[in-house]
Amino acid sequence: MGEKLPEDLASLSELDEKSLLEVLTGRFTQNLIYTYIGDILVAINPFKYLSIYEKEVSVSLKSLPPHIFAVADRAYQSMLGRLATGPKNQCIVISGESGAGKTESTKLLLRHIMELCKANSQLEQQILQVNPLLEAFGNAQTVMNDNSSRFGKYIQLRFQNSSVKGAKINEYLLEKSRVVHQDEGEQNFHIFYFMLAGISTEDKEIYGLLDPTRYRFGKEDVVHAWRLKYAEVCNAMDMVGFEEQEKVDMMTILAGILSLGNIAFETTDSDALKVSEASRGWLKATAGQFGVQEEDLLKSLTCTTSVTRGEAIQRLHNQQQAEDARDSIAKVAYGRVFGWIVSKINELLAPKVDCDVELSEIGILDIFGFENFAVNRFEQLCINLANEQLQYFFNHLVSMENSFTHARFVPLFQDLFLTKPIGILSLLDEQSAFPQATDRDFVDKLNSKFKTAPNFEVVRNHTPLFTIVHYAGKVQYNASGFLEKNRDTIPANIRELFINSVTPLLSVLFAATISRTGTLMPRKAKHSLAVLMEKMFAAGPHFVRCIKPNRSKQPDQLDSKLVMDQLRYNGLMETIRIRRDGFSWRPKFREFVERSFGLFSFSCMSILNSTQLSGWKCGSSRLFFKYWHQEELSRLLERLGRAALVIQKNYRARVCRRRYLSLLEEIRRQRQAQREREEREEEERRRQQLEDERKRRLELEQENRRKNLIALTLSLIRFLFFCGQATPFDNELNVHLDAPLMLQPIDEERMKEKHLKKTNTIRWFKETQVRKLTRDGGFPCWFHGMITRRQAEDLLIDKPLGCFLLRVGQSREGYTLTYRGADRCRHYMVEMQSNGKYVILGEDRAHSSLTDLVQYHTQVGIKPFMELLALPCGQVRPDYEELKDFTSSLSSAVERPAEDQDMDTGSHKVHLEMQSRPFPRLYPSIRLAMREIQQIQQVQTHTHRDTDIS
Ligand SMILES: Nc1ncnc2c1ncn2[C@@H]1O[C@H](COP(=O)(O)OP(=O)(O)OP(=O)(O)O)[C@@H](O)[C@H]1O
Repeated sequence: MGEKLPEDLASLSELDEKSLLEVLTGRFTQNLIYTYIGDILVAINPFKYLSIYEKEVSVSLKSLPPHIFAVADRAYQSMLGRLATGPKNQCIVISGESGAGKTESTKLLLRHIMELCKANSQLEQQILQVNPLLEAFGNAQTVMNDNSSRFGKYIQLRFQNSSVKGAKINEYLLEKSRVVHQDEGEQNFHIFYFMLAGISTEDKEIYGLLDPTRYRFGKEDVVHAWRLKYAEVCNAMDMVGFEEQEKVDMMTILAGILSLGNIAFETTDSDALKVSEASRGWLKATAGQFGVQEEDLLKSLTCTTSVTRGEAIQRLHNQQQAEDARDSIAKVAYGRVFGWIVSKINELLAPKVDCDVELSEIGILDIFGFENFAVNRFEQLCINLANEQLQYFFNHLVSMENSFTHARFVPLFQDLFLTKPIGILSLLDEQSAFPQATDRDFVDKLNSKFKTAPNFEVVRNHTPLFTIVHYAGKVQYNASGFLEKNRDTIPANIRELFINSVTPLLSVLFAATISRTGTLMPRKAKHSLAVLMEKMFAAGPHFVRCIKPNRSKQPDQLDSKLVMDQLRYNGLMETIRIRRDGFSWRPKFREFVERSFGLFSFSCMSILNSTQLSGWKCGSSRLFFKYWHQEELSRLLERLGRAALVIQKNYRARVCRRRYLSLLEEIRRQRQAQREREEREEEERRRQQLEDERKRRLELEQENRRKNLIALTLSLIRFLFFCGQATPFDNELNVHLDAPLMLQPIDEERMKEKHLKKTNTIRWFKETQVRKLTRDGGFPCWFHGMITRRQAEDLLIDKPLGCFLLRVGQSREGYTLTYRGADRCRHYMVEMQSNGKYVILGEDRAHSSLTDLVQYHTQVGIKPFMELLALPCGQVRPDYEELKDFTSSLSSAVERPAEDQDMDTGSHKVHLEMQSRPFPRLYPSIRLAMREIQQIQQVQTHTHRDTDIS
């Protein structure tokens, strides 16, 4: 057992850099990666598995030790008004440098909040699936982090009372340049590798993709794990609700971006530029994949058209300009696809509640930390500006605690950056509006306007450089490319090219102005940051400061200097300074007296009396008289003045601390009350279960008594079968019979409503499901139509463990899986999503068909009991015997004994899928282009071989 170190650094008697580092290091070595500094959670990345996130552990977090789940818990309870304040929106700000653990913290927060509001709806699973999706498209391997987010995000979870109703994501500053250029040791966005590794041979052909090594934008050896990741991404898209055609269009655009990167240019004898012979096939393929005309694409690569006085003037590109145009199309297309994914997620996860219902919110902000590289460009300026804003927000909150320090935290940067018309960003906008202005002009303007500003330093150099003194330190920026990046405009001819695409996804994406969630221009960044700040100021804040312990991503290693730097960049040292000015020194009372007053204890007593800090008695007035000399009197008075100040501060500290402790106590009390409430609810649930069981047994007995009556009804069933259309629903006629047989008075209205629901469900099944479910002209043996829950249980009662059947819900458009568990039968709801996919409620896997779902769960257990579907329950009841005579559609399923039937489908299924699957819009052109590429490649290989031989 290690030494017991404080969980909250705010409780330390001395809070300075040294003690902070000592405690954090000590805790880290004991695998205690979380520590509080007051309300801030400091999280040191362990770079190894820790069991602290396991379900059992999270449930047992009774005394609120520092933990990311405790932050989630506090935000959730505060939102509901269960803690000291009334209900209020909450926001959790996560910051830290690349690789410090922000994304992991965000995931853990989301997971725990979803756990807390468990309403057992599919929405929670959908929200959790957003992360793998965003990571695939927005993350990449960098030298700092193998899974680095190349964008910032603000996730808003929307709640009605305690249950989640929807989610919204805002994304900031996607690093689009990564699509066309990656530095040494870095990669393109994950999705390119996942796609190339995981896609089937058939799909490769359909999208027009070749081996990864063939692409300039994504050269990399395939890693096995990427295959699984691709399946994960496809599943996440299915779970969130993307349509098949949308997925195909999106994958085709990605394939187009890869093909585009392989287009090379050659000069000709005339001024014109042409696409190299070897890459003509790639031009064709790109045009097919983007759904545009080859000539139009070529034109937008090789020349610019501008309109002057109503006349269109074409300017031919040189090689460099053509390559720039190619790269800019790739960046723009990728940025738009990413923006589209985010807005699609937002559309699918939008709360489906009446607009007059007021929703509460928890926002989670995961944004890049402060950056200071050898060369800092436009992107770093935007990121650091965002961090300045956040730091301002943070300081504002801390200084509100200490009202007397507030005035000192007026944001100097606000004047420097945001003032109109002479803030840095306004000047940038102004210069960007002049086509002839250069980056040098911009820096000259800055130098003349801000040379005397305290947060700006002029740099005398040929390169356009300038320095900003940020809260976290000085950063020198290289302004090369600032104006171009700030303009971030899409040339008119490229926009037109895509608007005319036959792929609706592209034409819609380019016809729209940049959406609020689209990749943001700096102007937008300012605007969206301002909106974000407004939201955050209005919400209850929580801070998580992530710290990277070492650069080599190793467990159990902590580099003190690195940690210290981050504490500074994270603004923690600033926080400590604010606290120190306010009430950082929190000595025990005795210690306080001994340290501050020592020999002047008598005088102190009078001060203490005046500040009404009772309960302390003067130690020795004798000592006071001993030192009572005239010359010492002035020194004494001076020291007394200082002492009085310390007392004042300490008094404030004690008041704040008391408030803090009482809040903590309140949290504990509320937690305890909540636990008790939960226990009572659990007790009630158990009682209800027992009652249900008792009722069920009673009903079973009644059922047995009625068995002879059922026989009489068989003739009626037969009659009805003749009248109706034969589907497995016909077996639900038993349900109609139940009502009179139960001999219970049932309200007529309810009966009508029930009947209506049932009729609708039957219509839904006949119109949308029959074709999907039949195979070889029949239904799978595990499918039992619309039987009741009780009938399903009766069928399974004497069956072995793992036996199962699927049935149609009585009152909703969906299925139920009934399973013979060890102790009793279990019923799992199977949801039908709007995109036609099937999901067992609470599972994180979507399936294209029920057959796939069954097949999958023969291998993977169903949560929470991890039960495997072992044996299909065949249709052997007499009513099915009847069906056999009258319905040809069911014959094959009924004739084969259940055990003989395999649960899957084989080649038949593949054939059916091929028939119904969506294709890229210009699939034939893509196919031709790929053939051409392969032919050219063969010719090149032969030529090489011939040259080698000769
Ligand atoms: N709590 C944790 N437990 C175990 N490992 C962790 C934890 N947090 C982070 N890691 C490890 O550190 C890696 C980097 O973390 P993460 O991707 O969350 O960093 P980040 O701050 O989001 O970086 P970036 O800004 O580059 O996106 C993760 O891939 C994981 O391996």
